[in-house]
Amino acid sequence: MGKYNIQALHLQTKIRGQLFVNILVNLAITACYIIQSILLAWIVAQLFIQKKTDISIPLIMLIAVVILRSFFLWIAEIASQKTAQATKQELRKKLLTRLFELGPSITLRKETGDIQTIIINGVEALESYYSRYIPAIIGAFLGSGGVLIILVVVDWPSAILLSIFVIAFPVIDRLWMRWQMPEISGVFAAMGAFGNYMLDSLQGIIILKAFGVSGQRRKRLAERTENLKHVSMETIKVTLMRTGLTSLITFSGIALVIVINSYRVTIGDITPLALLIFLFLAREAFRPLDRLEKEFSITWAANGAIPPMVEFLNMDILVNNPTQPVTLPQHYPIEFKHVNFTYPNSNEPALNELCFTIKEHETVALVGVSGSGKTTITNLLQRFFDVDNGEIFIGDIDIRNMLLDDLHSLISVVSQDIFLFHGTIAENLRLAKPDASEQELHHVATAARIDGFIEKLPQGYETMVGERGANLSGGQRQRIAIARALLKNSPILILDEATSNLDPENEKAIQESLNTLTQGRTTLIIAHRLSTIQHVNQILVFENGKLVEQGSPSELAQYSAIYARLLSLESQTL
Ligand SMILES: Nc1ncnc2c1ncn2[C@@H]1O[C@H](COP(=O)(O)OP(=O)(O)OP(=O)(O)O)[C@@H](O)[C@H]1O
Repeated sequence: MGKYNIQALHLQTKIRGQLFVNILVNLAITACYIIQSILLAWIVAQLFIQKKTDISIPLIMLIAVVILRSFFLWIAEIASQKTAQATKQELRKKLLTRLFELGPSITLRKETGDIQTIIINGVEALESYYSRYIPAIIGAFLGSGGVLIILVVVDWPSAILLSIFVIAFPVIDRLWMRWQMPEISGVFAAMGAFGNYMLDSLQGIIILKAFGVSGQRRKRLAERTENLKHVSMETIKVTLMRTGLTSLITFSGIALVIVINSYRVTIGDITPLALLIFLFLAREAFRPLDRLEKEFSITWAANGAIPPMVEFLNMDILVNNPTQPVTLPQHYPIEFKHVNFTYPNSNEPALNELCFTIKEHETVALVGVSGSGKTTITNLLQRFFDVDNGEIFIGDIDIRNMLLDDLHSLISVVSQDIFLFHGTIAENLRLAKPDASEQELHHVATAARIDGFIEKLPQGYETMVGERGANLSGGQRQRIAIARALLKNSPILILDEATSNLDPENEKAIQESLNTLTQGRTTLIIAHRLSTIQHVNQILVFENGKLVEQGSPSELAQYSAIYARLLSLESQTL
């Protein structure tokens, strides 16, 4: 597995117990097969060689072993499930902990699809690796080895002959697979390419339809399907040939040993019982290898999953909790002092020597053309990234000296792209305050002018909002987000104003609810329309990451040429 070994995941110690039981049960099953074969040989010898008709004892033993084997098979299934669960749980815990440590900046460093693949497909691949492949490989060593040892005791020359074939089985299998590997690994690449394109098309279906390019997209999807079909067929071909090859080794080995031993019985070199034991037991030497061969494909998926997973777990955390956190301030003015910042994946500074102060309870609008740095200011205030130089204060405390959870408890965000989770309206509201009573929910929903709408829904607050809030309008989603922010009741508020024009009724309701929300809070509004921010205390105008103008709306309207240009740009686009 090259640079990224599976050991790097440090999973073994956590699931050792489950794995041990799993391997033990698998060995018990192999032992049952061995005993069963010896008993069969004994019964046949009694009946046909010693001409005895009373075979009740070995027969009862045989039935008991068969029942025991079924029991172990059932236990093995449970043990395998438990190992799978333990692996899944441990890995998900590791990955999700890391995901939250890495914070929102992770989406800038890795594509969402890649993160999803690591967390879902990667975990599944490793789950099978531990629950099926590891027991199979250990079972192959101990099971096949055990059978050969028993056969050595019965007749060592034939046991050695058979072991040549037993060893040849995995060796030839691996050589064949190594030779054919490029073909096989193509399936995963093709599957990934198809899956990602499909997901992308599904998410962008409205845009595709609107631009009339869904036909083009369908054509490309068909090409990817064709490629997937082609490499899948190649894989089936390779796999079938592989099974044929290993079966040839198995049956050649067994046939050779039986033919030679039959001859040796006729010349009195070995007993007929020994021949019978070989007849029934030789097959058992290959059974654990058959299982290993079937499970081998698991290693392809695991090989593919491990490097990105280890890389993800080893990614640097850009923003850390302070070693000596301070208690939170009592007042919440905000100050940016000589802040410089460039995004990790960019060479152009997003903010340049930025200095400004927002008084407690003041509402300040950040304005400027697209790309001027407004969102970056709010990203830095929430410490999604740390400043390159300079300081950001809330009250008299540098935000780097606050625990991240504490800092986030101070800030509510109502963004234009509102994310509602798949769940009920009540669940979405309670994200802000998990123990909020129903009365509190009604209270904030009323203040956000959304209570009437929720009450009219078939299940009221228990109505599902659909994936990402799909069955609500933009305005309704925004008012739910405002209610959520009211419930959080934090002293600082970031409002990312909706860019699109809402209908007058929604616009009025939202404006009223926003007025309620901003009262008594230090508020930053990322303003996209100057017409909606005429009531704010201060407007900060940005250009290329620099603060270029600052003042009340009336001051700026009187003196600022830049503000006047923005106003005229807006009136042209209206
Ligand atoms: N994730 C990112 N990686 C690299 N550069 C970025 C990233 N996000 C923003 N930038 C750059 O930082 C600068 C400021 O962007 P920012 O998003 O803060 O502007 P904005 O004023 O909020 O724009 P808009 O009004 O379009 O949202 C821009 O030059 C932008 O290209």
